[in-house]
Amino acid sequence: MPDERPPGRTAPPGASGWAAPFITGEADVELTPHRLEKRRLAAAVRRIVDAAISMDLSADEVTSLADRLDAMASELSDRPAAAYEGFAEAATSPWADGFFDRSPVLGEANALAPPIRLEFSPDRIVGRVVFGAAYEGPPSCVHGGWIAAAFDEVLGAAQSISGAGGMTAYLKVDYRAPTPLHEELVFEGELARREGRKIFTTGRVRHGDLVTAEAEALFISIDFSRFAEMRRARGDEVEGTTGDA
Ligand SMILES: CCCCCCCCCC(=O)SCCNC(=O)CCNC(=O)[C@H](O)C(C)(C)COP(=O)(O)OP(=O)(O)OC[C@H]1O[C@@H](n2cnc3c(N)ncnc32)[C@H](O)[C@@H]1OP(=O)(O)O
Repeated sequence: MPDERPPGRTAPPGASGWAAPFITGEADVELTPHRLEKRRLAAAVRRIVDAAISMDLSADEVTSLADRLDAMASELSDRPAAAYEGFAEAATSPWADGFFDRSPVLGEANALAPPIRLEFSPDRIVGRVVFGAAYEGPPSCVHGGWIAAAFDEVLGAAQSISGAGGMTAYLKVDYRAPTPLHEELVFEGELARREGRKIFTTGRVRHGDLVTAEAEALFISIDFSRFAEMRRARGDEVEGTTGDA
């Protein structure tokens, strides 16, 4: 782990030292045509998932679509794995920004992700999202597990305001009211306090003026060399200042 902050990045109020990752935004990674096409591919898969569970399709149409998609899936699964690029979640970005395209929550290039779009500021993280039909729990409402996943990501980014990122130890969610599908939701996360390695965060999700769920999470700061080890074990070349693969 390099011990100097990359040039041009500044600490938020209260951050000290630089074993101390905090996240101020997405990395300034060039959106090459290849990366943009990966995002477009993921968007198309999202639409297929949505349509597959929510459209009125005849039995013949279902069979025809299943045949075509099954053939495509077989073709894809025969391909070798791509080099790993970026971070799967904000909490693990060891520098002030990251490239989160493959995150299951944020990832523009991950069809599983809704995706949530984060806005970073020195004292708060805001995440905006519209959950589609694939994320349904109660009728017309977002599945509670996805609400928890969203909080883990938003609070995972918020904990970095402490200047010492770590791993989720616990996440508690209070579901106050049903959270609707197909509507813009606004997640908010803040640092509550830091006690040594313990980083306490709080957050909520709003639909308009209504708070539909609140959350608290504890993160335990860790030596980021542990992440580097995990990434090496995954096959990444871990070097340079950003930690990006
Ligand atoms: C690129 C690589 C990406 C890899 C993935 C990174 C994911 C990062 C974001 C996430 O973590 S999301 C995944 C869900 N979380 C996990 O998988 C974490 C699994 N748990 C652990 O790895 C360890 O339990 C943990 C790092 C959280 C803590 O282990 P440590 O051995 O570093 O700390 P320790 O157990 O000594 O606890 C330190 C302090 O925190 C307290 N603590 C730990 N867990 C707690 C808990 N659950 N509730 C309350 N307090 C807790 C503990 O009591 C103690 O308090 P004191 O210092 O006062 O004695």
